[in-house]
Amino acid sequence: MATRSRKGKKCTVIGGCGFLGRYIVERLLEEGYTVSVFDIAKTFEDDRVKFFVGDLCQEKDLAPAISDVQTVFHCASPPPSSDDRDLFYRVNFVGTKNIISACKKAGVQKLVLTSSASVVYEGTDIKNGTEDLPYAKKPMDYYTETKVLQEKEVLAANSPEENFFTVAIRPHGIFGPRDRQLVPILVDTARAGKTKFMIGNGENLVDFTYVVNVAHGHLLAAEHLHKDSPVCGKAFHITNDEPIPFWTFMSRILEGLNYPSPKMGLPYLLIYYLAAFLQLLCLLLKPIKEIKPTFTPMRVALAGTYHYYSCQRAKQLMGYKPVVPLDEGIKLTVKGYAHLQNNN
Ligand SMILES: NC(=O)c1ccc[n+]([C@@H]2O[C@H](COP(=O)([O-])OP(=O)(O)OC[C@H]3O[C@@H](n4cnc5c(N)ncnc54)[C@H](O)[C@@H]3O)[C@@H](O)[C@H]2O)c1
Ligand SMILES: CC(C)=CCC[C@@H](C)[C@H]1CC[C@H]2C3=C(CC[C@]12C)[C@@]1(C)CC[C@H](O)[C@@](C)(C(=O)O)[C@@H]1CC3
Repeated sequence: MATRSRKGKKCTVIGGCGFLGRYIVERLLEEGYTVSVFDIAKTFEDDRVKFFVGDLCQEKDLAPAISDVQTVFHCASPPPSSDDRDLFYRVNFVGTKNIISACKKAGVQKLVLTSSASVVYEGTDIKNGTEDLPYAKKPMDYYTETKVLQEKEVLAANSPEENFFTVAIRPHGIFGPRDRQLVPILVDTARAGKTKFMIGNGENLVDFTYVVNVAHGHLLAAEHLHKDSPVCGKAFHITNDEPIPFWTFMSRILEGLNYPSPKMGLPYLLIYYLAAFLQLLCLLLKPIKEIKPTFTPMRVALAGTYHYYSCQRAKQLMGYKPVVPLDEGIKLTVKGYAHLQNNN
């Protein structure tokens, strides 16, 4: 018992210097955990945190960072905007297998994976989708393909007989101050004059999840992960439980930062097939010139289809409910990006 209680509040956040990872670290510290961070890049200082800089693709790098801890949170990933297929495979699939192996060798009891709701998304409408939906047979991009592989690996590794319990958290559309993917890219798109039109009719409801709610969901999962718990070996959607039209959300952020928001809609399928053609063209031109299109088929699909998910399972089995309402999250986010305000 002494060993378990000593290890009980000790944890490591792999990817803890990232956008979501740092919020998980901050939440763990608030809850009195002893926190280590393992990341390939150290991006902040905190005397309360023990930092380990390394590459999760190297199992030997991991060992010191997870020795003598009870819980590991794995929220590392290459940025979804990367087009490096090999990197996605190495980090998200092979790297995750390294983490599982290293955790078992170190006697770690709990592994909480940050997966993604996109593991069931194939570019067509999903309305209040549950975790029982099948994995995407044709994921929209390679990032998502490796997130499917990763989640399957982690959930299959759940092994009560080895006292090793795993769970996958599937957030969707995480946003908040310090985000690196959503607001910065949206602002760049607006500054390039590419937000004059919306894609589709603007009615498609989607989930955007304020980052503190996602961190909260991760800690709840860890606290409910133990022998005979119904949480073990399962995936859980964690959202704000307030689906909103995609372009209403985008307009709230744009107008909050003093950028014009789109008023007119362009036909979704026209833009989707144009984006698919452009992606093919960029692939053909890659040996000559690297071009990264703003409107990839994945982004166009996300902008023009319904994709929101039920978090009923998290409510029932973990007592989850969002701690920050969507409207408040949007206001906090706009405030956190004052430096990207349009001053023209
Ligand atoms: N941002 C979203 O909207 C969103 C939505 C659903 C799921 N997710 C998932 O949440 C997790 C965190 O996403 P984020 O938005 O915070 O990303 P992020 O890029 O801000 O953070 C990822 C972190 O992983 C680290 N990392 C990458 N490769 C590594 C390696 N080889 N070794 C060690 N560390 C490495 C990075 O340095 C970074 O600190 C990811 O698994 C992502 O797939 C994100
Ligand atoms: C149409 C344009 C250009 C809008 C600008 C805002 C753009 C950048 C922005 C709008 C929607 C948003 C988005 C992601 C990246 C940024 C992007 C695309 C990703 C893909 C990150 C990875 C997560 O795993 C995943 C899949 C999830 O949460 O399931 C999300 C889904 C929602």
